[in-house]
Amino acid sequence: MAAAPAVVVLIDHRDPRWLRSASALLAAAHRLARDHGWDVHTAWVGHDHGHGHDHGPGGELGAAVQHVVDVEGADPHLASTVSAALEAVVAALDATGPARLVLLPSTFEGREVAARLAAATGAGVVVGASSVTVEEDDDGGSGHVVAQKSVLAGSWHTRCAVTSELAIVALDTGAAGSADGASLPQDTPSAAVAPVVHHHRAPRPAGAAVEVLSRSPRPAGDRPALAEADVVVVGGRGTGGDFSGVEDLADALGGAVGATRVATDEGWAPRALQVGQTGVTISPRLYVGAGVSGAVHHRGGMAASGTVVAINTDPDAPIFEHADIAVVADATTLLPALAEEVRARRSRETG
Ligand SMILES: Cc1cc2nc3c(=O)[nH]c(=O)nc-3n(C[C@H](O)[C@H](O)[C@H](O)COP(=O)(O)OP(=O)(O)OC[C@H]3O[C@@H](n4cnc5c(N)ncnc54)[C@H](O)[C@@H]3O)c2cc1C
Repeated sequence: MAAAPAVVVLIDHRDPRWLRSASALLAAAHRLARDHGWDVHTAWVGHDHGHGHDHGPGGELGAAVQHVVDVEGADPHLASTVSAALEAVVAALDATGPARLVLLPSTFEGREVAARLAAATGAGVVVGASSVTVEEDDDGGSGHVVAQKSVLAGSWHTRCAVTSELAIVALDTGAAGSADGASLPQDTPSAAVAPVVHHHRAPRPAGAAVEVLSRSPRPAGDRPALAEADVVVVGGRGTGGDFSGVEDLADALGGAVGATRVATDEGWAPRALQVGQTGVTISPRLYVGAGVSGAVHHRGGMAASGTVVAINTDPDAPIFEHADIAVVADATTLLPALAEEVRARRSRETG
């Protein structure tokens, strides 16, 4: 009997820990599996350190098959390595049930992997997608993958139908709202541990030419990662370059700090904290924008936020049109006062 079509989920990891993005990808894959009878396959690039041949590094992820790909001698986190590894998985699946969809996170690296894989396989590719579905064909065929994504700084929502047999979709896992950390999506089927298929692949010349000498993780500090935080306090030009109030309120709320492009261009905040079309996409439960005008390029990265609080001296600031709570005030004085109030309430609550 022919195997079911496969959706291959890249399990992004810092061995041996898989990253939170995998949770949102798995949720999307399991939905497709449930609705269309596809099989979920996981792909883990790198050594199978200590996981054992029977269990595999993604044993708990509810997959039908786990693929572990060792690209000999190449760093498992380079885009050239990951794309070569996924190519090996897709090629192996061609001989059984075809791979119909490869899902990866729409990070900077994920987009590069998606583009390389598409070039190598001739597949259609969509990056920055907010969701993915399969639509049935009128002629009773096996359907085609449709990805939704917003374009032009969030002003248009589009449906991108992939017409090739294989689709590669880089999903915006921040927008997908995986708020539970690196935990499994709720609808993960409790399958028996999936069989592990090991692949060995020679690196591409470009990958083999790169030797990673060392890695220096960015100091994490106590704040949550911007893309994954439940609360984000964003500072804009209206802070006048003093981010201490933004940081103070973020810390009081246990949230992350974000910035507009003006603020990062000015060097008031690191580029990695830029929220928007050319920065990070966020979907916190609470967004606080301080001295932020709400330009369309900024909104493109925070439109999926839950409650939006805007603090601006200008009562006609565009961000107020998108805010649940609009506060006409000077952010430089209001932010420290808010932080103090939050701390006072917390300490009263905890007694
Ligand atoms: C191709 C392209 C991509 C872009 N990508 C991004 C992106 O990814 N992210 C992004 O953010 N921008 C991006 N931009 C820039 C974007 O268009 C805006 O210029 C930018 O978001 C504005 O930043 P801002 O709100 O900090 O500054 P401004 O628009 O200058 O707004 C400052 C606001 O602060 C208010 N204010 C002043 N003083 C105070 C005070 N004391 N207290 C409270 N409020 C005060 C003002 O009333 C004003 O509303 C992009 C632009 C282009 C062309």
